[in-house]
Amino acid sequence: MDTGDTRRDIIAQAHRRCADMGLHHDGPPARAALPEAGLARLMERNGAWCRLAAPLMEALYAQIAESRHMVVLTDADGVVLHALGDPAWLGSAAPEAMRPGTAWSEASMGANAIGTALASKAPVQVHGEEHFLRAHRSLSSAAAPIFDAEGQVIGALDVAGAQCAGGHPHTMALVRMTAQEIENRLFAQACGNAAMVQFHACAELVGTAAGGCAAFSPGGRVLYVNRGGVSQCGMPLPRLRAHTLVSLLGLDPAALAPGAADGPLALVLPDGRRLHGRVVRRSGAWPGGEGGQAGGGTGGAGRSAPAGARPAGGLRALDTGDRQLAQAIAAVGKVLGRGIPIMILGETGTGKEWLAQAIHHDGQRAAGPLVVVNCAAIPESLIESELFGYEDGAFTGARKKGAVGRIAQAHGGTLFLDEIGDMPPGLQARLLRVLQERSVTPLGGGRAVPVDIDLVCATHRSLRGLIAEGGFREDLYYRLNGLVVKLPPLRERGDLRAVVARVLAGLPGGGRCAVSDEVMRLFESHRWPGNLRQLHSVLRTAVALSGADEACEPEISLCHLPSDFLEEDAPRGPAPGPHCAGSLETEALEVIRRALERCGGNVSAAAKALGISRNTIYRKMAGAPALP
Ligand SMILES: Nc1ncnc2c1ncn2[C@@H]1O[C@H](COP(=O)(O)OP(=O)(O)OP(=O)(O)O)[C@@H](O)[C@H]1O
Repeated sequence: MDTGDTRRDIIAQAHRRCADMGLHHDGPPARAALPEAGLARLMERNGAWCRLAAPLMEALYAQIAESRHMVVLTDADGVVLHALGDPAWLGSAAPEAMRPGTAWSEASMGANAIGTALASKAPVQVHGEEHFLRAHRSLSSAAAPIFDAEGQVIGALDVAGAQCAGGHPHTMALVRMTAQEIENRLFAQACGNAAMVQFHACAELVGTAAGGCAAFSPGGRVLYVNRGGVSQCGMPLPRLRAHTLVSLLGLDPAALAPGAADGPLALVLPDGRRLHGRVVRRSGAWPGGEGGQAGGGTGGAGRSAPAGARPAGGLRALDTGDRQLAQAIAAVGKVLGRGIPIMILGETGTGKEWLAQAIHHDGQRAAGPLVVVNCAAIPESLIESELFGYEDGAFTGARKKGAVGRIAQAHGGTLFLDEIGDMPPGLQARLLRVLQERSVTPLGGGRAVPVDIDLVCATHRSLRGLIAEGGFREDLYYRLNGLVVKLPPLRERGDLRAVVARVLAGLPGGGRCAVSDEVMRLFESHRWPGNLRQLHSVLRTAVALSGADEACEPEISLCHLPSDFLEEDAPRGPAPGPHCAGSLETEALEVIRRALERCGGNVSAAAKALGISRNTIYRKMAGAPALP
């Protein structure tokens, strides 16, 4: 049975369930959202994992926003917890229906991607006419269930748009991958400090988001196995849990002990199949993920800054020779300790959070906490209680002892409000009151708690533009922008070489790497939409691909750069730059040509060596002059 047949089967079964429940195609959708108290209970029950999922939803949304699709997270009953995007994109079908508290179960809405993915426990895409209720037949959605570390469905992730929006062909894959990443983070959180073994039949896939991972007790008993692991091992979780490290993977528990060798492992399953693996001992460690941070229960949305992620030293350490940056750093240095709020502006990835950490490091309250709150990453329904805290019994379902808000947690230290432009207008007035009165009153009333904090805010949005549109309070704006500094985008910085050297020095094995002239020229002409974060990620991949573990000094050349980076500017042509020796497209073609030469013209081998698809090679070569 192909996947199309499977999908049609899942939808046919869903229609049968709806008919059995007595639903009619012309029936009205049950769109009544939960009342406020019910919503508060719902968020209390699901808040922890919802916060963990929120940054991943943001990342997914960033990839598809241009196609006018919403990203929606629901609980196990299909009740919307958090939604990103403009409900108007859903057209007439459901302008109100993605509000938190609205149920998308099959019982409420008939067969639809969310309800059907939850009922069938499988990812599914539902287009137009495939919806049970006629009212939804202008929609097109893809949803995947989300399983916790115990293998229980706890919710669904959905991407929804109007049928006419056309949907991206890879939407289902993106939803599945994001759901898997959420599961991996939940898994890392559940595993805590337990030693883990990552494994896969294919050595290259060990430690990737698609790979298997199992957590073991110190004695070698299986504690948890992620979904990738369940599928690699070919047996259900309850059976896996009856195993030990020896009986499942043929490995002695001594391999988990601190100090045991870290090299690649040859594993053997009970049925004799062989797997590649490696032991991971750090808590919450998940390659490409941030499980460790997520473990704090506040996800990427709000946390005390992790020591390991701090820039080395304070403000001076950030100055690598760019004039605009040096001016910003000097200005910040002058206002430190004077109680002046600092507003950092800059594109994504320009180092706003690193600057905030350096400000805290050099500030008078450095001995106190640095509390980071990403206003864009906290679901709107949680942001008020997250920031201000709540009293014992503030709302039905609230935790017995109440909770201290992030503002109060920053007392004696620095509060960094990232993406302040995304703070809901209703909360801006409360924040303004806190700043004026220097005290915070938790939800549910009670005593105002004095707060003594340094305040740093950041945004990549134009707050003046937001004020003009009525999305940001002008009085709050003037409270926050005591000193405004703008971080330059990487493409405008005059110290790229120094920055590359700095980033390399901070990467394992990177300090020994040189960068070829060719690569440096490409870097200098690149647009860098992801700025320092993108440079960091490109160099991390390049260091790994250049074989930095080997004895000789590796040089990063074009063939070590990730394919998506090489492709990024190619279709649009080169960004004009003083050192641009030829178009990026030409450089990318040159890399492909050399790889093809090395591989004797074998396209599959060249694609594998470059880490790009064969189609990309065919597409690029189709537009290129003939090979000599
Ligand atoms: N001064 C620096 N030198 C080297 N790398 C840096 C520097 N500043 C930031 N980075 C790298 O860029 C990444 C992103 O930095 P940071 O989170 O501070 O950016 P940001 O502007 O706050 O991003 P966003 O707007 O997306 O929140 C960091 O994790 C780090 O890898």
